[in-house]
Amino acid sequence: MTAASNSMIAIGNLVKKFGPFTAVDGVSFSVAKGEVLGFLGPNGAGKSTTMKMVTGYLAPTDGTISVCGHKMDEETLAAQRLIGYLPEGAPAYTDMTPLEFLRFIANVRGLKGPAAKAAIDKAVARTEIGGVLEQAIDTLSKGFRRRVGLAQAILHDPAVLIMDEPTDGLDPNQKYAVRRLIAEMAPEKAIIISTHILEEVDAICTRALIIDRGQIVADGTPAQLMARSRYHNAVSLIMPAAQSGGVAEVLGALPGVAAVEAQPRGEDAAFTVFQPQGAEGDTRLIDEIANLAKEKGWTLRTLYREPGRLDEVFRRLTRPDTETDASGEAA
Ligand SMILES: Nc1ncnc2c1ncn2[C@@H]1O[C@H](COP(=O)(O)OP(=O)(O)OP(=O)(O)O)[C@@H](O)[C@H]1O
Repeated sequence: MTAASNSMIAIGNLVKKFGPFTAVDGVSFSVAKGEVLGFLGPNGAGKSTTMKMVTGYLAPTDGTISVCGHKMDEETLAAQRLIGYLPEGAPAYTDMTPLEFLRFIANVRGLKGPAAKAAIDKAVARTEIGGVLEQAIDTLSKGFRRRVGLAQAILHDPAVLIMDEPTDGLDPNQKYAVRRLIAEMAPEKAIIISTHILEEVDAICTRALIIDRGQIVADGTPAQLMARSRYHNAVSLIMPAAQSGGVAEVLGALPGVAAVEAQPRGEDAAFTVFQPQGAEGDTRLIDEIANLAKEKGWTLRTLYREPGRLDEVFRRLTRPDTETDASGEAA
């Protein structure tokens, strides 16, 4: 592992076994201040188990966890004090109101009097739950329950924030608000989130790990991961289907074109033009296609160079969890 010198979270060769089953299998990474690390992976890949170990809620079978220099196994409380954790699902204590719950958490976190009130006010404002403070948590909508959990996680303004699917169950407006909140907090913190939403990686993560069956199969910035896609630097165009006869052949005959894929799209036809593997990402191909379209009189609805498709990289590097269950047998 090459831990950055300013890393706030340093994880070395983490392993978790449940009986004979290895859920996390030698995971190493570090997170520096200002980084938002996204954990991606299919269901059952080991994301939640890793997060629970990093927060000190689950003891690893092997490996090291250090938070701002505090070793989790030796200085558990000092490490945990620096962490805010949003677990999967809804907060416990659902018969409490959000205000009672946040007062309880403030107390657990050692915040008293005006300091507790100021921390609660700030977390309530940031998560926009002011309108439901007096209503029992179990009567709240899923989105509000998730935001109460988030308020709990950020209450003590922790240096490290670990959130398991923070936007799960939120509507698009709430998702946007939570992503904005994470981006606002990011410069001062080290943040880990897990997500199934691939667009979230591009929207808020500075780096992403793809985890499959307990192992890291990719680690990079969103742009680096997208550059591993076979669509990276391909040129896509959409035109009326009525004009599209013979177009695939004409595109395929252009110099430096490795392949052309065509997909019908209702009244339109979409083409993706691939360059050979390792071709330089310059603008030559897209310029040539634009000129060709002019020459042939094609009506182009869109013409763009593909940055790469994260969903395709994800599918190529991971296997569906239906292939095996926790016993390792085919499902
Ligand atoms: N307490 C446990 N006992 C036995 N097996 C467990 C336990 N907790 C998790 N597992 C298994 O470990 C594997 C990893 O689970 P984990 O919850 O970490 O996956 P995940 O990547 O978070 O999945 P999801 O995206 O569905 O939340 C799964 O096969 C799960 O069944």
